[in-house]
Amino acid sequence: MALEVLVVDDEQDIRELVAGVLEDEGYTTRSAADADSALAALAERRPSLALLDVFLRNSRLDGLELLDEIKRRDPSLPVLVISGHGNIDTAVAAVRRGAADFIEKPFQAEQLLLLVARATETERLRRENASLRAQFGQDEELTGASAAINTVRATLKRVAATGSRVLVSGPAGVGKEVAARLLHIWSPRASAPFVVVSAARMTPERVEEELFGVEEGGQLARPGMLEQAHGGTLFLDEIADMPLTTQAKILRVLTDQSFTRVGGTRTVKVDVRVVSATSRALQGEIAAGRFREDLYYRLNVVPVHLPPLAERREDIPALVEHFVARYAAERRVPTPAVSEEAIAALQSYEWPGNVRQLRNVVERTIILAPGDRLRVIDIDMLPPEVLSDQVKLAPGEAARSIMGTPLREARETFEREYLRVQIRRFSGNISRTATFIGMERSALHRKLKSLGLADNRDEGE
Ligand SMILES: Nc1ncnc2c1ncn2[C@@H]1O[C@H](COP(=O)(O)OP(=O)(O)OP(=O)(O)O)[C@@H](O)[C@H]1O
Repeated sequence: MALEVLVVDDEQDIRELVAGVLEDEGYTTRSAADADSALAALAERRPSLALLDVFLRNSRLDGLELLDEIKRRDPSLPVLVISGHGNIDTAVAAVRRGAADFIEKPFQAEQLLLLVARATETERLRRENASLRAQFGQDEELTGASAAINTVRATLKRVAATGSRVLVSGPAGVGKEVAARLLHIWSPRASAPFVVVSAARMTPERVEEELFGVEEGGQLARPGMLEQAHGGTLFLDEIADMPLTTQAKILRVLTDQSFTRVGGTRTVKVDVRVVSATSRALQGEIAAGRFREDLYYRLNVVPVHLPPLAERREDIPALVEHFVARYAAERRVPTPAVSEEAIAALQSYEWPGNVRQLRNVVERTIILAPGDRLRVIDIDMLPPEVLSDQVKLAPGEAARSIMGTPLREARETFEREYLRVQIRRFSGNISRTATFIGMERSALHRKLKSLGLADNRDEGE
């Protein structure tokens, strides 16, 4: 998909010249002669770059004002500014106000192409990354820069080459498998297979057949995952769910790299690195007699802990950006920006399902977003489950006191409080509040009036 440049200039000659130069180089272009048509073009579809002349005749806004407006609507859209000769002050002001760079008239085609390539570099890389990731269908990176994630990444890098066994702990959906995969990729075993076996939701017999394979009549009927992982890494997920008998067999694999298949007598030798994961505290399982202590020490040579997402909220913006880019690429739409309000809401949610839940929320939001609104993901596009916590975060005094009042009064108090919070969330905009809470705008007006909330509220302020 070509990168698109929106060219905004009041002079037709310049528009055509610039568009010609860019199109020869493989960009697609659209042009606008004034600020309002530029804003309309941006609303229609997000380009990869806007190129603005600072001096716009017959336009409601001049170039710098238009720059401010674009940055207000879409802070991450790169903007390049064209300034008149000797107008260096304006150009510098533009950069200070968020332009990526400026170019002075008259300019050479090469100069323009260089600046455009530089300003669209991030977008180009993001697309490449996203499409690569979509192609391989999995994330092979541990997104995030919190202290916890940095420590995990550093530990994985350090032990990848050594072949030491690693036990990854942390609740469901926190990225344990991602960590194990990285360890494999960074290890000398990277070109051999990475094989996953999860003991969760499998009967004890099934687990053993999966792991060790099956022999019938002295013949190999089905190879197990251990054999398939030969030379590579075996990831044992939810190790605490392994039955005790299986644990004894795994211990043997760890001590002398051999096992027998289900229904078989022959000893099979393998060379695998075992990485295991658990969402439960194994010490407790050992104390309860459900987990072998000797196996625990064999598996837990290097412990790696991934804390719940709610304990490293600073990773949320990067994760959101990562998933937005990925799902936008999958849906073949330009990567939308995410409003600060939406990021703040995502950061204040508890995420009981951790990164997996966040991934699903982003995916759902992008799938459900009407195409023309995909330019920016805003707070009202997030699923209610994420937003309901916000309300909990700010319960008014009134909401706490309803228990001692008759139902009718309690309901009114609740409605008043609920609507107050919702309206504040949408900065007083009644239409957006109504859409979000699933009411007709006029009905919401009547409701607010009956609750005495309508008096000094200004429509859409
Ligand atoms: N730091 C991260 N960066 C990028 N993607 C991540 C990160 N952490 C988790 N994910 C993604 O979240 C999803 C869940 O991660 P993963 O399967 O590794 O979790 P898990 O801890 O192994 O969960 P479970 O124990 O439920 O299997 C995956 O799609 C994974 O790609």
